[in-house]
Amino acid sequence: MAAASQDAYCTLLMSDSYLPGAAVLAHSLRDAGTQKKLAVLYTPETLSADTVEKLKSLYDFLIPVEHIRNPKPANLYLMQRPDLVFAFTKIALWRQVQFRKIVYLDADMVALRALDELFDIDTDFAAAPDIGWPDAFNSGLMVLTPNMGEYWALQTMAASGDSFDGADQGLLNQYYQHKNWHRLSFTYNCTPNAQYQWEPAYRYYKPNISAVHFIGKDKPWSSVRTSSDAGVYNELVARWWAVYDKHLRGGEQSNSIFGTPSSAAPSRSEGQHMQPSQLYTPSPNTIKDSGSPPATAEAPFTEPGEPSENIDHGVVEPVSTVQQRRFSAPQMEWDATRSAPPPQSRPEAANFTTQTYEFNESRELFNAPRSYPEPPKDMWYKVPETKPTPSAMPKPIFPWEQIPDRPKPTRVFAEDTSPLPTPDAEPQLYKDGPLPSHPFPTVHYEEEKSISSTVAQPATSARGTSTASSIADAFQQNSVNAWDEVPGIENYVRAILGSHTRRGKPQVIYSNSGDAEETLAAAGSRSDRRESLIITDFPSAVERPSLPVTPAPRPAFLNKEKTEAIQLPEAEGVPAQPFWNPNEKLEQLRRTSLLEFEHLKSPNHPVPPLRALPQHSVPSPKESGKEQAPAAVDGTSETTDSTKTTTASAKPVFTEPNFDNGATTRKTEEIFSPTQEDVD
Ligand SMILES: O=c1ccn([C@@H]2O[C@H](COP(=O)(O)OP(=O)(O)O[C@H]3O[C@H](CO)[C@@H](O)[C@H](O)[C@H]3O)[C@@H](O)[C@H]2O)c(=O)[nH]1
Ligand SMILES: [Mn+2]
Repeated sequence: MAAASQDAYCTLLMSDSYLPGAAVLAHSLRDAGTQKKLAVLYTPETLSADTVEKLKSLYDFLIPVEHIRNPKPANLYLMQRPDLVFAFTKIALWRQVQFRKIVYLDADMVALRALDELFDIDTDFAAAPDIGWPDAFNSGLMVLTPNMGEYWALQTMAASGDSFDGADQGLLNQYYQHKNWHRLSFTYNCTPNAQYQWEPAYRYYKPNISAVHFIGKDKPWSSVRTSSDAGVYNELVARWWAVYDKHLRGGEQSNSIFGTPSSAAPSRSEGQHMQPSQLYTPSPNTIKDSGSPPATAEAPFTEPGEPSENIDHGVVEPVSTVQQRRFSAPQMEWDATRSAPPPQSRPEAANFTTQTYEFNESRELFNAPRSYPEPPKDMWYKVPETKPTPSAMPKPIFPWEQIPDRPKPTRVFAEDTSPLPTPDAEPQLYKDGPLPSHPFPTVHYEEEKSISSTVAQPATSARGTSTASSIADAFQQNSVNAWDEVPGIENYVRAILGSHTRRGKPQVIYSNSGDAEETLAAAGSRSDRRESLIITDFPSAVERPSLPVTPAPRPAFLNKEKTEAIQLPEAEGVPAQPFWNPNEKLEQLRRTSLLEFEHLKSPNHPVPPLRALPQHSVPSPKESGKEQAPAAVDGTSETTDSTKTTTASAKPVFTEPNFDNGATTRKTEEIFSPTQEDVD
């Protein structure tokens, strides 16, 4: 037995058919002058006694191992290698703890020089990239440190058939994927391919090649030997045959093992455990059409009594309680998102494991195992020692996150804000300040493109210190809601508010004649406004002077560039909207007799006593269209004159709602000062 500190090259032999390969490998290593021992793992159940005898002459250590069958062989069909159903056996390498380090080589490899320096690599696992998928390693050459903990982890994966290719290479790559395996140069495991080779690279790196690996179904000894050594593949195959020719062709040994040198398949010899024809890989067509698992239809091995993998020298070792197995999704044989399953495909459940447990009927006493597997060493989370760099921060989502020196985001509360109101702070303003004095939401006329005047109240707020105009400015910029002009929302609000919320005609008590022009202009401009349904709009001083409300700032009409306010001209011949009530207008006209106008013409004339009002017929509201001039009534010449006077002046009349005749007359006197021309 090897000493615990010993190193060894190892290979694996599970069938007689690979014996030529194992023999050439051993000879090539010795020819290269290696100082290391040679070991072979072999499966006694599947090898002939003859083969085992030959191995003894080739290797320093013969290590019998149980073969491990993949319980889910379906993925092997993805690479058309059902013959590799026992490839998991290779993981037995990790339990060879009698060795310090192992450099494993497949039996289909040939060494062109000794690889002894690989034993000095300071890592637990190293391998070279696979030519088919260079991110993965090829498991034909591996440098490993045997370790029982790792073995049990791998064994757990093997027992569940967890391998993307159904064989050891898929399993091992899954296991080492996140463990940073040490990547060796391709020159340690150079895999020529008959179909494709990058010839210039081969020429360039050729002097560095340490070992050649004949992957795939066709091996040098199982293929027809060609006389040509032209091309990369043939050149390297010739290297294998050179070793074979040197040590194994002719003579007693070669005749007994491999047959005649001219044989295309040297392993076809008499007296072997199995017929060579059974050992050859079936053709892809045969595999496809067989429709049954390889182990039963095409298996290269006869099925022995499936001894338990846990039996090691008669002692049952417990399975590790911590399963290091990593999840990997089952491999699809076709893309279900693109096509229906192929007609010849096997049922999905072919991959399921079936396990039957039986009571142990053994009468022997429990024998404690000699040793327990080492606990796994990588089961903790390592807290990063350094803070994540900015590049590790989450990607920005919002545009402002990319502003270089943007202020740090904070939370803002209403109490902390400046007196300038913001739309968000609106509820807070109501809380702090006095509520509007009217009970219902107010609907009033607002300019077509106006900003919603949610600031009607802030000026009355206890904390309000800004001027009304600055508030207006602030809101002109901020308080437009995207939904303010959505017709559907307007209709909805209109429906739920109903007509009771609509304010009546604005009432204006007007006493200061100096402001008359201004007030009238403001009223006139309202004809261009549309109805606003914004319930936070409050009446202005002009509209509701009786309320203790500070006049709300009204954003003026803006010019096209929206840079400055403009005063819209009054519409010609159209009375301001508040005076569209023809009944009221007519009533007023009735009360203002022609005589009184005559009296007004002479300022010195004393106010005559009131006369009985003349009876005029008053048109019903239906008859008097909205567009119609309010005083368009037929009848006497007096009325006609007064109508003329009123319309010509184009100035609306303000009245108090409950007036008496005298008061109205005086009020009218102040407002109407018809010119001589008008009266004429
Ligand atoms: O009937 C067999 C089959 C395999 N082996 C041994 O198992 C190894 C792997 O089989 P091989 O035919 O060499 O596989 P490759 O064609 O090299 O296929 C690739 O895929 C295999 C399955 O993942 C890996 O084991 C190989 O390392 C990898 O190169 C062989 O070298 C032998 O050592 C036998 O002894 N008898
Ligand atoms: Mn191989």
